[in-house]
Amino acid sequence: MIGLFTAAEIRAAEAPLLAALPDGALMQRAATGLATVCLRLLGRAHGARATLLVGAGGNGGDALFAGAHLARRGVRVTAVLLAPDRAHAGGRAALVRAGGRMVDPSAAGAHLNRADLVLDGIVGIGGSGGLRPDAVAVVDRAAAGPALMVAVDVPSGVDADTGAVAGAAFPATHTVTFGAVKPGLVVGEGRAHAGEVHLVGIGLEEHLPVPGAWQLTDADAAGRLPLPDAGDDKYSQGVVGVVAGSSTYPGAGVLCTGAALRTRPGLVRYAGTAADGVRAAWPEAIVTDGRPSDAGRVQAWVVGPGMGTDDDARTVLAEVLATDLPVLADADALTLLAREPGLVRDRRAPTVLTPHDGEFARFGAEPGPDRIGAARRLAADLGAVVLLKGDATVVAAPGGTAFVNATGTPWLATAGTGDVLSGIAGALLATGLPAAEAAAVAAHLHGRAGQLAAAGGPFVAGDLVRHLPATINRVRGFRPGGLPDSEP
Ligand SMILES: NC(=O)C1=CN([C@@H]2O[C@H](COP(=O)(O)OP(=O)(O)OC[C@H]3O[C@@H](n4cnc5c(N)ncnc54)[C@H](O)[C@@H]3O)[C@@H](O)[C@H]2O)[C@@H](O)CC1
Ligand SMILES: [K+]
Repeated sequence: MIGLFTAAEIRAAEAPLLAALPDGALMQRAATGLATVCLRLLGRAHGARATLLVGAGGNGGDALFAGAHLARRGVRVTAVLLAPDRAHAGGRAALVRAGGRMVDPSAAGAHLNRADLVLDGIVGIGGSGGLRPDAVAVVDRAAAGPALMVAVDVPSGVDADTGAVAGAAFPATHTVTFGAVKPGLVVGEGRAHAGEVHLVGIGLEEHLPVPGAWQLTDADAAGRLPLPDAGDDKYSQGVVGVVAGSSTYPGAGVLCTGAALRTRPGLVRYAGTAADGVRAAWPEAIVTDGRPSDAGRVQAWVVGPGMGTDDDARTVLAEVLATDLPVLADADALTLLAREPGLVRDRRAPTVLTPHDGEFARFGAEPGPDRIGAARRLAADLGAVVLLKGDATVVAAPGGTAFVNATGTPWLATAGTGDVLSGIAGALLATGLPAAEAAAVAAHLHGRAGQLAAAGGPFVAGDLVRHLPATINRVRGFRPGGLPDSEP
């Protein structure tokens, strides 16, 4: 798992190193790593041009020392000093010694027009608020040019802890970040501003605390998807109950049941008025048009997608929530729960809620720019895991642990994909995974399935279901074709 660390946690981890190491040593580590990534991105040194945007603090220092490295390798480096009196003195001297130049913001235009790479050293983890007007003008000019846009540590104007952008921020194609990944690079508006994130180690690892937020890798997801073994039968793999869809709109029931079957094809039981549609689409499922209690024993429930919000739906929801089983509530169930949150608060078994922004707001407040914070607050309030859907989906547990999803594609913004996510998560809940992990792994698989499906062009939610087995194999690193070496 990749830990996500706040600016305060980074500063606390840096403190013992700053005390123990010679002056400036930590910044040299950062600047050397930064220059190495820049050279790799440029693909050449001689003849290339780099323009540094330099602010008043340590972030500008990093840019200046990295610029000196680049200049020594033959790159033509110009630094634009946004706060000339306060720009890092040692960094300025190093750049001049290496043959770099320094100019005022008023003279930046010509350099930015010709630059192959622009380095944003305006502010890092010491920044607050969006870019100041003088910086906005220079950044807009840089963005209009042909250069690679590389942010130092954090794109200036992005809140490192939350990803919030108040006003304008540097639109990076790449961010070279030091010591640890910050939440603001992978969530909210910050995610789009950060581009591709490169982590440069500066020796902080042993000083960092246990993080409050994580990103899963494929290996992390694979580790939570146990293969069936010889002792398994259809019951032991986890039995999922699905209450979704209606006689008028059977689609949600079909998609949700299909996604659960394709994620963990032990046994899926369906109960609801879309029974005919589900039976026709998935003969493998055990289907009743009765109530959840008529469906037979399950280990987890998915309830809500397309089931309506009338009195019958409310009764069915209350019946599912009254069980002592893990429950995933989505869509119409969320609308009902926003009216009656006590139905969740009173539960002792795990509950996972999967709102998009509109559904989230029905519980009392818009998510706002701090999406991890918002998900944590609602999770703590309801005593439930909250999966807040978005460009980077956030999962928060009532105790505060959070996951930010790293997979996905904008093509996932199409009807029915939420029903698929619910089915995947329900199947994982039924295997006994802790609820927050089940939700986080589901988001990971859902995003990967979207990426796989999008490789063939636009897709619909049913294509996602079809891609799930191949997605799971990919995530596991499974290579089809040929027998393992140990086979006779
Ligand atoms: N402390 C160290 O030795 C190290 C620092 N590092 C670098 O230093 C950075 C932190 O340095 P600092 O603590 O000096 O802070 P920053 O360089 O992030 O910025 C602080 C300065 O920017 C001003 N400022 C705040 N918000 C602004 C905004 N929106 N627009 C314009 N100016 C703004 C502040 O008044 C302050 O003068 C890290 O992000 C990293 O890049 C790394 O080199 C690792 C080692
Ligand atoms: K920066």
